[in-house]
Amino acid sequence: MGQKRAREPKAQAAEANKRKKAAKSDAASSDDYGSLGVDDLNWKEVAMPDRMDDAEGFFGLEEIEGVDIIKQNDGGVQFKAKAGKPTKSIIKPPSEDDGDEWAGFSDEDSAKKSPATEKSPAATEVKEDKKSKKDKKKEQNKAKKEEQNSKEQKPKEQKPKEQKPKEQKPKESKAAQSQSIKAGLSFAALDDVEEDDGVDVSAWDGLNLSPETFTALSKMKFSSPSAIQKASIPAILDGHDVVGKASTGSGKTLAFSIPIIEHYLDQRGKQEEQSDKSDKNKSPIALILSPTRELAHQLGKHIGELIANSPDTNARVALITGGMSIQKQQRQLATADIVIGTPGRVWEILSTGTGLIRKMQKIQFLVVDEADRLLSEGHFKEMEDILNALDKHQAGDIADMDQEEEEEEPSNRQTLVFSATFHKDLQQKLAGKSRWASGDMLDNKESMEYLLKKLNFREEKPKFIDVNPESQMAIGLKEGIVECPAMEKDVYLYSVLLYYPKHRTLIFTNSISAVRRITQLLQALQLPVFALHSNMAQKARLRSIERFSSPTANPSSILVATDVAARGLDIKGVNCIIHYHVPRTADAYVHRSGRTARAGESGKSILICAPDEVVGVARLAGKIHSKKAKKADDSDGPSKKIPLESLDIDRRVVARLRPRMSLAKRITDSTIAKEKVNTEDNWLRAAADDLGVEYDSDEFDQSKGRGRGRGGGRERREKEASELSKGEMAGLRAELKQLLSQRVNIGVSEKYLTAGRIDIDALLRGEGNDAFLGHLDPLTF
Ligand SMILES: Nc1ncnc2c1ncn2[C@@H]1O[C@H](COP(=O)(O)OP(=O)(O)OP(=O)(O)O)[C@@H](O)[C@H]1O
Repeated sequence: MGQKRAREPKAQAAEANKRKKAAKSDAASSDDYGSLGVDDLNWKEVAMPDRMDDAEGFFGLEEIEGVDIIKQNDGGVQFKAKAGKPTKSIIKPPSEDDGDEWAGFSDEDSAKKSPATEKSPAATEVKEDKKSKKDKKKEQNKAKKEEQNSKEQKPKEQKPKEQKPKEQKPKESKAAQSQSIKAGLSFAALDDVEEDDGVDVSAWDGLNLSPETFTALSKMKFSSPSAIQKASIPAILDGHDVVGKASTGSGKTLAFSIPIIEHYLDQRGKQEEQSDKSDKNKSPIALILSPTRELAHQLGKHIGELIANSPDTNARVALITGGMSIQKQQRQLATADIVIGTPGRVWEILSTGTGLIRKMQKIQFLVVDEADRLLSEGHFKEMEDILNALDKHQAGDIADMDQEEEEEEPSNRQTLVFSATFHKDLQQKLAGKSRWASGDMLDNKESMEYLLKKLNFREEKPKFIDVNPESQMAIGLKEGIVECPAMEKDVYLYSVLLYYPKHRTLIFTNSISAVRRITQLLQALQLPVFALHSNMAQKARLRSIERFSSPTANPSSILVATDVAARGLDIKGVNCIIHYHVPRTADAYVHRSGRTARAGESGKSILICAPDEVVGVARLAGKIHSKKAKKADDSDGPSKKIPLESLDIDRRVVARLRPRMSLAKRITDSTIAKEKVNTEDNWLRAAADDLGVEYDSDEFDQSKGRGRGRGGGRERREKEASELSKGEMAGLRAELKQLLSQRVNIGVSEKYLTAGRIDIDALLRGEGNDAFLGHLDPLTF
């Protein structure tokens, strides 16, 4: 028998949903009980004919088939699947969640969903009591927001070039508003303090934030805004384009994300209505571009946390980076509120011509994170394509794009450009202090200037906010330098690592091959080390970061990386950065070093420097510390000193570590050489097969040996290394293992030990630096 009922009015939908969710678990076992409640059933809306003169009373009718009614003793009714039909066929399915949202750094989907994902509809089966509190809070917040909204007008609706900034809110309305926020906060925060142990966030009061954001900040324990947040958030909320410069780790992500979420909350009613109708009609509010995949993932995680901690905020984040399934990302993008991605993949997806460009043209915010990098290297073509697509006149697909070189109109969106470093030229242009080059932009293609134009700010001059013009480096950062012979970098690196046990350390090199070699070398020395470079598969990259950064990871974990990890990565508890190779640019030094001493913490950055690198280091440090150096020069007379602290590694340590290092190097060189020979061999064999000739590796090696050019010595060494037998390798490993099983003795004789002049108990308790035996002065750094 088919059953019909009147559809719940919208106001009751939330309550009904709640009941449905609670009923879900019962429903799962309903085969045992045999009966279901009205809200457990999979009601279908009754379709109305297009032409029906008087449909009143019929709209909203719902029906279900395959159901029998069971009358209860109390007069109520229950429902049951008709005989022969599975109960499953009549139960309302769980809310839709395709599980596409980003699930954190983990490769496994199930256990470790990201906060953003946890907020997805299917995952919102929260406890009843929490939910009802949230409903109450939502109503309070909504009323508050409506009150606020009636007092202020967002500027984003109208924007001729000169106009811009949102009409300043009248003073008294701001005060009234802040009072109303506090009133809202007093309810919301009270609830959450009980549940979530939040912190006092009154220091954020002047920033015109919603009660939802206050709650999120409280839960995230961000008691006060950082300088860049304090300066940028009001400017962005007022509708300005913003160029923000602040040191590494100073909270730039939230400086642009909070206003985006505020905008989302403002628009929520509308968004929810849209998604009720169809996700197809939904367009994202923000596109955030990042130079690396890891940074994009991290941005997703950070924003996801903000969303997850913000009551009743279900903004969807789509992560669009290479190395992941393109189809999945396409689906995510279609329903996203916030899109975060790397330019290459974002363009790859937009250019599929499935109407996504049209959606992206409606974004309210374009964020260019690590802007100096995105605008000046590597990503040029994709950035150009994306920016062209965002502003092209007729909505259409890619085919229209070539005719798009006409004068562009100012965009409706806000453009937010952030970095810790802007080269002087870029900075001046962004700040509107230097003129754009005249002439046809087409002649000027391929230049950063061309891209800057393409950013198409809505304002003539974006607001340039530089919160630390004096120094680019984080306040808690100490910078040191270890000078050593060129051929001894490995042993000095190892020494520094042993000097700082229980330090989570990030080692930067300038090449992928160096990452591979150093990782293997440190592995051979039994250190907990992971690698990160751009030739690794995406999953392996994320796995390395996760293993290195996990709170449960070994506190002495080491990550060896190229500059792919230099920008933006926010890994808690990184204590030490080691530059194994001197960075190629001053900006790279700033960003690498910025992986430590973040969010007000302290940290160390140490350059390992060979004699022929000293000049380069001096130049680099001079650029970064020009103001500091100038001040010192003014007071102390001319100084050519590198403004980094020189660290003296005890020579005894280096001497005692050499035997270990030499064994580890032989093992590593041999492993790498064997891998190389195998790869070469396979390649040559395949090439010979293609040519239909016999391949004889010995003959080939002999012919190679005849050359006397440069690199012959290296080839010979590689060949020798690759020829170490399994037995020889095992012998080397055993010898190294034996050395590693002992502490490095830096001057304690047996006589000394037995004479009781050493605290054996303390040693056994593992106090002090347990890598060494004997007294070692710690590095005063
Ligand atoms: N107001 C705040 N109070 C305390 N911690 C904060 C605050 N805002 C952000 N943080 C934390 O500071 C850390 C650094 O933030 P974020 O990654 O945004 O820095 P950043 O300025 O973008 O750095 P980078 O230039 O290296 O990309 C993060 O762990 C973040 O959670």
